[in-house]
Amino acid sequence: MVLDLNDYVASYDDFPKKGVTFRDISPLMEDGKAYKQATDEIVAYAKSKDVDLVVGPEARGFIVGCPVAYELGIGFAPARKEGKLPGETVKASYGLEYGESSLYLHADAVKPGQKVLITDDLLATGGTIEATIRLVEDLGGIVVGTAFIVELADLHGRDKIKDYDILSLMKY
Ligand SMILES: O=P(O)(O)OC[C@H]1O[C@H](OP(=O)(O)OP(=O)(O)O)[C@H](O)[C@@H]1O
Ligand SMILES: Nc1ncnc2[nH]cnc12
Repeated sequence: MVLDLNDYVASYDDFPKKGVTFRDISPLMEDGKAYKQATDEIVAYAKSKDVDLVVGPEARGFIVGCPVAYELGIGFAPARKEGKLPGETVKASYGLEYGESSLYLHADAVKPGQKVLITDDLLATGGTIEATIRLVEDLGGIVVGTAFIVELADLHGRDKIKDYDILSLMKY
């Protein structure tokens, strides 16, 4: 049976500090069938792009990307926030719907010429994905696709990455 994944996305109008309608995929992750269905769709997309490596931004990009990498038998490189990665890093700063942040990749995480899929739970303004793309490209990787569970279409994040292929499983 194919599930309607929209039933597994929660929405909060009063989430502290953020000041936005906050969409959360916790119900999807907490349901094995929904999590598998979403993961399988992204795995099929990754296979069509002949991906060598998955990269996901902290924190929810890990939840989406790790099972995809595991299923494909390829690596996953975490793009982490300030002060988390112990080795030599490259850095990219960006703006969010609710503030500013920076992401880092280990300098040897992506090999030149590797075909990379970037995963995240949600595309909003596109700041996070655009910064992650910059990190991968700084290291010589080729971003062959980007995959999200949810896209907030009104925030036009896809306009920031219009040169890249995008899979989003649900749009709001
Ligand atoms: O398209 P954007 O406007 O950049 O927003 C999308 C990003 O915002 C959220 O992460 P957040 O930075 O809140 O971090 P978290 O996953 O650690 O909660 C979400 O998980 C995406 O990564
Ligand atoms: N509205 C939103 N809901 C969940 N995560 C987000 N990241 C940026 N904007 C968001």
